[in-house]
Amino acid sequence: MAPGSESQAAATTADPSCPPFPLLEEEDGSHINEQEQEVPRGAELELPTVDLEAPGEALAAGCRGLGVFRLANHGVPAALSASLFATARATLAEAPFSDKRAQPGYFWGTPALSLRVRDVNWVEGFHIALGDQQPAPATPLGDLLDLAAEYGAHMARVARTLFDALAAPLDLDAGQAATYLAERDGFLRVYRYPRCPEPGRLGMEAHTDSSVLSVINQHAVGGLQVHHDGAWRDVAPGAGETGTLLVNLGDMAQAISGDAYCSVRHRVAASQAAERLSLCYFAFPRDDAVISCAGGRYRPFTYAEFREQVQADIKATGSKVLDARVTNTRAPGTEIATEPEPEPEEADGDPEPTEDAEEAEKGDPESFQAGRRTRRPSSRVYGPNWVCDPVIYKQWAPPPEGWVKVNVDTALFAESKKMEANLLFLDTPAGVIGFSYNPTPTPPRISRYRAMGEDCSRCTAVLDQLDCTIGTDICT
Ligand SMILES: O=C(O)CCC(=O)C(=O)O
Ligand SMILES: [Fe+2]
Repeated sequence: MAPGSESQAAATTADPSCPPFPLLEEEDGSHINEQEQEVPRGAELELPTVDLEAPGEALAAGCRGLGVFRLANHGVPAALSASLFATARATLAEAPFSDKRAQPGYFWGTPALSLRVRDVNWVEGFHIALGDQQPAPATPLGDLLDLAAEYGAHMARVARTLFDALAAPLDLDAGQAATYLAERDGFLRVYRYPRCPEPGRLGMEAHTDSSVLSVINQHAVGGLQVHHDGAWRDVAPGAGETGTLLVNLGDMAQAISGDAYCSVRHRVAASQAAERLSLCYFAFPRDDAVISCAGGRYRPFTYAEFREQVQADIKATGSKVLDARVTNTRAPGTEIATEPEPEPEEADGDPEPTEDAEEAEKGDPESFQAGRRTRRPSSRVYGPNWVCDPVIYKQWAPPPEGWVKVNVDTALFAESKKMEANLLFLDTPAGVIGFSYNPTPTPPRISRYRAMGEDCSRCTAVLDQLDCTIGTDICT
């Protein structure tokens, strides 16, 4: 794809409610579909159903094997879900994009759009922080916020009941466990996945949630897929407003449980035929919660630290890349080499990321500044989804003035038996100037590069000097 061709290919649609999603069009007019890559698709996945009033064995099965289950007997009034979906439709599907974009909490696409990358989530929505609800204005958005507050109270109840049940067998320290779920400070995302003219596009790219647990209410239209046994499997919606909810375990549940529980990798397929609405609630630990577990392969870390790392990754790459980095997983007693780490230099006037991690991941692309990353990528990367031998590593040092450093990193995916290779181009003072990117594991090849800002010529120059047979293209 020629640099800048995304903007020429921006989606043109007669529907004024639809955000200007770019199409993935090649120069010759054909459409590419890199997001699908070579991960096989399996049949619809059968999920265990957990009864919230008697979780029992089904909960253990859902948490340990899959990281996702259906939830019955949840006590969320059907009429409340129905009103919330109806109001979501009115505020998202029946309002022009130009009005929506001015509303607080509105987002669309992926923040990485400002980096002009190809893959853009085909989704829009409202992000509602449940912990700091202000009096709602007398507008359609105000109605949405009022309903979200009522729905959020149910979600907090559901999350607390589930957490207590799933924490019981873990033998957690009582003081620590009390910090592991701040259910009232969770947030709700009201999503609309508009109909998408391009086959195979993703409404939301593959990821794991950073939460302890997430509760998804899919409207009648499906689209959620989970990665299981090396394949993407469809998850059928519950029976609309009256049916079951879906619960995903997130990274924090996996870390808290010392990997006994599974943070499920999932994504949302966009549909050509029907638009989709979903209500997603996310519950996190308290910021000061220290996540640690006896004999676990993670060093103790606070949730705030984890969130900061996710934010830094998103700032650097446009998406959560915990699972595409070397994890800093250390066995107890393993020493880190003591070479002093230079203080990161910050470029003038370029603020630290302040967005909430999940907010940043899916926030308004236009609220993110294109340009070079100015923070050194932190060596404190945690990845509950990574199986990684304990490593002794040297802390990273920036290249000398005038040099570009290329970090090479490969990852092996135990489940799918695939490999991913990534390059990261860095200059002094430790700014990321470009990186390779594979949204899903592929056989060893680097399929494309992103350059930060307009400076992709520097990555090209470096690649020209490397005998880089696996690189194929560079795009801004
Ligand atoms: O819309 C959905 O069903 C899932 C959304 C999701 O996975 C997320 O927001 O993390
Ligand atoms: Fe998710």
